[in-house]
Amino acid sequence: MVAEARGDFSQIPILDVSGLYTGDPADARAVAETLRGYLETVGFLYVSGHRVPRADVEAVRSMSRSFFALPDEQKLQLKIDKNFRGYLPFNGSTIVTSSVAKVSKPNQSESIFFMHEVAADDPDALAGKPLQGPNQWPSEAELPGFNATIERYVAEMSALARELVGAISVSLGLPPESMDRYFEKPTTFLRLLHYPTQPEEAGLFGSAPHTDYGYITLLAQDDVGGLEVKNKAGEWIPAPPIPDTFVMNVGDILARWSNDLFVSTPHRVINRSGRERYSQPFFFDPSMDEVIEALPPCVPAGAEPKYEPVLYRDYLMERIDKNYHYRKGAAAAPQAT
Ligand SMILES: O=C(O)CCC(=O)C(=O)O
Ligand SMILES: [Fe+2]
Repeated sequence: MVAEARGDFSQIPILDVSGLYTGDPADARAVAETLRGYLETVGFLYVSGHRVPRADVEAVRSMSRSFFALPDEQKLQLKIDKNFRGYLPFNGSTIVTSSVAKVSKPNQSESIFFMHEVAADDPDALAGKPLQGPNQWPSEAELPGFNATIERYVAEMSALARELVGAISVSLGLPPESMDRYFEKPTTFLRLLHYPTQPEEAGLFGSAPHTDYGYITLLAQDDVGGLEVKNKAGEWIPAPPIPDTFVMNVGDILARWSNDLFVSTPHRVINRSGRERYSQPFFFDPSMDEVIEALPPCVPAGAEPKYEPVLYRDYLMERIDKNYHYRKGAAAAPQAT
């Protein structure tokens, strides 16, 4: 793939990943090769042929609808905490680190974050390490089955993400397990999002133009649409829902890790459909304790890597602290937004 091809796309490609599951390395290599082209040129693709049951994707969407339909006071009992787990009300985030637009108005969404589970008595939690603590769950009485539905989905999405980590390694000419150690204790976020329909207003977005922070994102969306991806010409290309697929995209740490071989492409959400929109991105990122430095196959012979090595924890905390109102000022204490 030639460098000039970066960002040169007018639609989001679809990749059937069933070849990762046949047990034949030749099939996996074929998937990996096509994947590499998409990650270099578009940074976005639809993943079809995966093993996550449709019923489990829909069960999460249904729980999400039920959660957001709860009265505010109930949702606010789970208000996002210092560990970045819980409910982010409307007007809770403005993407100030966005490199793609001057963003001044808060996103027109409410959301709830579930991260990898860390028990309150886990050594990392006891040591006060950032983002290491338990999730905040609605009670069984409020939403029966919620916790189990989310946990099943996170397990299935993590399994898919691990297959894709292997495919990315193979795509770079590395053995399939070469990146596995970075994901032994992955940093994961399942974000359930609710976008009301929004008025036509300059600079107002469901999700303002941004790139994702992490490694890869795997998004399930309902049938409303509204996600758009920016190409090299500055056009916003729609990424409409396609049944039984996930929208996969490259995050900033994967772009950095690949020495900018892969592209972390700006995207945004505008919901002017007249309907409520629900989506559920799953972010699969390295362990907090891992140092990320350029993958050797991505650095041309004789050249220096473009970026310094960085501890994933430091990188992530800087991004999160800049973007979320509730973390402003006090490094860790939640505040009213
Ligand atoms: O809701 C969507 O379609 C996209 C959400 C998104 O880009 C994000 O949460 O990073
Ligand atoms: Fe995003």
